[in-house]
Amino acid sequence: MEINRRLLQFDNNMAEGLPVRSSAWGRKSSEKSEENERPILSFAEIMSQELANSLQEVDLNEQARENAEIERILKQAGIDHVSTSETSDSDTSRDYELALQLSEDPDCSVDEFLAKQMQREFDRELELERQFEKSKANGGVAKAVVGHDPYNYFHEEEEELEESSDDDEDFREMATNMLYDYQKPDFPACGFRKDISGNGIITKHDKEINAAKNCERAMHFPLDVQTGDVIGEKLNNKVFNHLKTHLKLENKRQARLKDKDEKATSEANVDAQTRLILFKWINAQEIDRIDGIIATGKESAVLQACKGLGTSADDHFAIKVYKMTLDNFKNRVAYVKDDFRFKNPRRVMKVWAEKEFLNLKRLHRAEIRCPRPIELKKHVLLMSMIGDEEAAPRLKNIIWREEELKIKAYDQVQEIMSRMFKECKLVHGDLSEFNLLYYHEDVFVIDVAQAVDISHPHSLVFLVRDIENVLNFFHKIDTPNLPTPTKLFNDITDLDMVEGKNLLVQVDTFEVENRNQTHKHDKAKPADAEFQRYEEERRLQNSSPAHDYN
Ligand SMILES: Nc1ncnc2c1ncn2[C@@H]1O[C@H](COP(=O)(O)OP(=O)(O)OP(=O)(O)O)[C@@H](O)[C@H]1O
Repeated sequence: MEINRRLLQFDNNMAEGLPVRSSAWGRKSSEKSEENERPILSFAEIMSQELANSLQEVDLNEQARENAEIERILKQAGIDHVSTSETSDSDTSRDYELALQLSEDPDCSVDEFLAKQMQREFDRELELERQFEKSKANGGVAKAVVGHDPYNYFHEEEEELEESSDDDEDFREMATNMLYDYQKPDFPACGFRKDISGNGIITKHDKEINAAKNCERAMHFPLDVQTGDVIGEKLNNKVFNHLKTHLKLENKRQARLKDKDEKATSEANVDAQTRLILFKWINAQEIDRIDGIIATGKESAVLQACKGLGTSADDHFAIKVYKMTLDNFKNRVAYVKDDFRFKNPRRVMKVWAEKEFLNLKRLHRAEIRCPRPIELKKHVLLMSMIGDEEAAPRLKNIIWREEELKIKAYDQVQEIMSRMFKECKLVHGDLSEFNLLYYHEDVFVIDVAQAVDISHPHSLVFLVRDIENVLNFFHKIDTPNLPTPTKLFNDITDLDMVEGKNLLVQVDTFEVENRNQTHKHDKAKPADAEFQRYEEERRLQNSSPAHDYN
């Protein structure tokens, strides 16, 4: 009817030459929008729009009827229908089918439908709970999650929680600050104000005000300082200053502990500082890789390193990393007590490594069989490895089958001791089958960190001990034709100790009374003498005195 009426009016207007109304649906011509002014061009267009609308209306009616039917069936089954705004069309039709089955199945055996309903209910409740929690955390501002997939939502929530746990400490500190900022006593910046009781003025130095301010400051201490809640309390200046001093000392102590942790040498002795040195050598192509640990001793760990393919013996290196704790040096008192370099215990490790480096250089210059020193950085010493694929064994671990080999080995050890004394002016001080390596039927001396210059007041006593260790070992493995300790001592030192008397007593007496005149001064001031020789040695190495500080 409406269509016919409008069509009639359209035709009349056209016939009377009146302007055609801008809208076929009877909108007022006073509405001057562009759309309104656009004329409807054809009857067919109007008809098709009408048809589309009527079809849509039919669709909506059918949908409403279907929904009413589902509601009715669910009610019959005693189930409240949950809004399906978030479910897809296919879900709805599947639900519908299931609901139909359910209506025909009064025993409620359509498990899928029931499970789905229960899951939805559970999700909805969980979501509401999370929203509530979140709104509490955001200061009561709840976020609407309409149309939000609950699974995405939970995921976001979990991520947020993770982040927030990282920043937990910061957040708590900020919250505490905000809380106590609010509590600031209201005292003017000019430094004084009128007393409320009307008796003169109160300055900012007032005891009561200071005590309250101290509390406020104490609440600003870092969170790990357990001040407790002192809001509204009073702390006098003395107590507050005590607290502050304690805090400073504690901070310093913590920093020291952290420092110690970083420097402490682990079982494998590869702490952060050592790793850095090793990386530097790798970058400088001194070595290509670290192959493992050769041994861990009392005072160091020795690592095995390699360069290139490692096919020749020259491609293998030993890296001695000194332990950074001083505990292991207790038994080294005799070597270090008169040495100026050990007056500063922090330098001990570095000096010990440096001593080994310089002593190895002396031996190497004299072509005594020992590792070739290559580089020294702080407490880490790079030297050639005695051995090829594997480090050479110590004399102690050799199984001796031929007598000649034992004799040859002994002769080499005697030669090492003699040449160390005569050519290098050194006494090993810890020579034994543990510090002598055996490689291709040759003996090599290692571990010369504690070796002392013959100017050392006890160098001869150390030599006697070395001689006894060596002879004891070769006696143990039944080496024939071994000399007596006195004979060996005289051979090495060119002194004239008497056979049949206790060698150690003679040497001790000699050191006190008959020591070489040129060493008398050294003996009176051993630290100065050591320092002088140390400087000479460094000059020989062309090493700059600034080296220590770079
Ligand atoms: N240049 C090297 N080539 C091969 N092996 C080596 C080398 N230097 C050290 N080693 C091995 O590492 C072990 C420990 O070395 P060293 O004796 O120098 O360390 P240390 O800490 O003084 O040990 P100790 O507990 O014997 O005093 C040695 O017994 C030896 O087996």
